[in-house]
Amino acid sequence: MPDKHSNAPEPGTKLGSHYSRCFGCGDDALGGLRVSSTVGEGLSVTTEFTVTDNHQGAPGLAHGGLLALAFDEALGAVNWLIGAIAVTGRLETDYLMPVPVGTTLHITAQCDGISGRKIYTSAVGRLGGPEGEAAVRATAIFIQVGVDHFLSNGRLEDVQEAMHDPEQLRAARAFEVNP
Ligand SMILES: CCCCCCCC(=O)SCCNC(=O)CCNC(=O)[C@H](O)C(C)(C)COP(=O)(O)OP(=O)(O)OC[C@H]1O[C@@H](n2cnc3c(N)ncnc32)[C@H](O)[C@@H]1OP(=O)(O)O
Repeated sequence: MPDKHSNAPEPGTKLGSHYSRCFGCGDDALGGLRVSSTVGEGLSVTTEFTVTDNHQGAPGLAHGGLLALAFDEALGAVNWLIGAIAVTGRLETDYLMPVPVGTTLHITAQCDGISGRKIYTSAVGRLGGPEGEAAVRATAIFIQVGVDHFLSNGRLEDVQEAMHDPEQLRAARAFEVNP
């Protein structure tokens, strides 16, 4: 298990968006999920995702791909606690119960260990509250990368826009997980 980073936020801290145009957590992404994560105990975060009319895959039910996105966000947020810049290499989801429109998925995500550049994470999403029945489980392997991963692979205009963001902190965060 890795150590928690010395500058990691305290439990209870809301992490906010790492990039305003991120489809998972950004406020400027049209139709995006806009989930936010809160630091939990140890190397864990909690994330809530409320399924709306716009998230349907079948009548009245959440689309599985969007649920996977919510888990990608929650699991990715764990990397902040260890101060790692990382991208999703592998994401596996187990859908245990249908998730209806209007319900909130209470996700708890944690770090399970590190091996070289690989960060192993897992999460469970519960319905009806943080102690409710498990509806979705997920595991992911994040791969640690350098900032050059984003600078050399991202579309130039978006990279430049983020680099020139007057809110320097926000611009730096944009490169921490997903451009
Ligand atoms: C709060 C914010 C939440 C945000 C969450 C959103 C995060 C995202 O969506 S990120 C975007 C989606 N992901 C991507 O675009 C990644 C695309 N892939 C890549 O760029 C590359 O394949 C990359 C960087 C992952 C790996 O390439 P590279 O740097 O050459 O690594 P490489 O040397 O092949 O592998 C390093 C290690 O990782 C392992 N690895 C690489 N890819 C994978 C994979 N897909 N699955 C499992 N393990 C992998 C390798 O086996 C190797 O392990 P070991 O060191 O034990 O031999």
